[in-house]
Amino acid sequence: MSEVNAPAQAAVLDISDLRVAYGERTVVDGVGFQIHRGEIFGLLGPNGAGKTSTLSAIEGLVRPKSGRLLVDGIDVQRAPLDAKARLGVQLQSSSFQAELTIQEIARLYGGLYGVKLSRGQIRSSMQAIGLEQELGKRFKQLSGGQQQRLALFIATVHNPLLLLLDEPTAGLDPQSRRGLWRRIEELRGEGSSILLTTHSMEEAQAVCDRVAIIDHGVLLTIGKPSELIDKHREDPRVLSVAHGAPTLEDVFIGLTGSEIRD
Ligand SMILES: Nc1ncnc2c1ncn2[C@@H]1O[C@H](COP(=O)(O)OP(=O)(O)OP(=O)(O)O)[C@@H](O)[C@H]1O
Repeated sequence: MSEVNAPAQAAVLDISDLRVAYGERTVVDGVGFQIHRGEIFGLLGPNGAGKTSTLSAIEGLVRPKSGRLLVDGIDVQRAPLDAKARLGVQLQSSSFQAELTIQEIARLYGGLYGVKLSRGQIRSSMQAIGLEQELGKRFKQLSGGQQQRLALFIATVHNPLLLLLDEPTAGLDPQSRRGLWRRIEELRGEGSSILLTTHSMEEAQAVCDRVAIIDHGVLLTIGKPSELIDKHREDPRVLSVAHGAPTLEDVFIGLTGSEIRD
């Protein structure tokens, strides 16, 4: 069977024993997990834990030292173009050309993804994300929340099977954050799977079906947020940081430690 004709039941993302190193330093050390169709999966970890490096390996931006990465059953290293065609990516700080207008950006990036958008389609898409009044505005004139919404639209213009979002709500106000959660849930409803990173335990609990906590490149635990609380509630490290009934944040701090990371 060719890699492109992967079995229908394949996980949307299947990572096993992933190792990423920069020079001599291993920053992702044997990570493995699967994401299923229509699932929102959160990758949690302190600064420097290896979250972005894991995403970069899936995106084909860094070459793993070892391990296997399958997107929809397609090996990212053996068939990178086929794998990438199934991905939508929003990097940690998405920036577009400052002088281009929303309309120009939508046309340009739609074209790069092979999606031709008419003026009417752009208008109705922008209406759906509350940017219809801003069509003629330049990227640099948009607020942070507006820029994030546009970046998410561009990342999903080709209806990707798997959407990778690196801290998509960092720096947003509560209204914009809720708006983005809603949009992410809509995308799940439309059949996409989503892998996101976040430092917000509230966000992880609100939108993620399952989460994994990683630290020093190692996956420490994985499951539904409520399952992780149940599983680790008696752990002395968790109890020692909990104020009352353990929360997901207590589990996170208990497993990853209280010291501040660089
Ligand atoms: N291009 C690079 N070259 C060398 N070291 C790197 C590179 N990118 C990341 N690192 C290092 O790899 C480690 C993991 O970084 P990574 O960005 O994957 O962590 P992260 O979990 O995404 O952190 P954050 O929450 O701060 O974004 C860090 O120590 C970082 O300094």
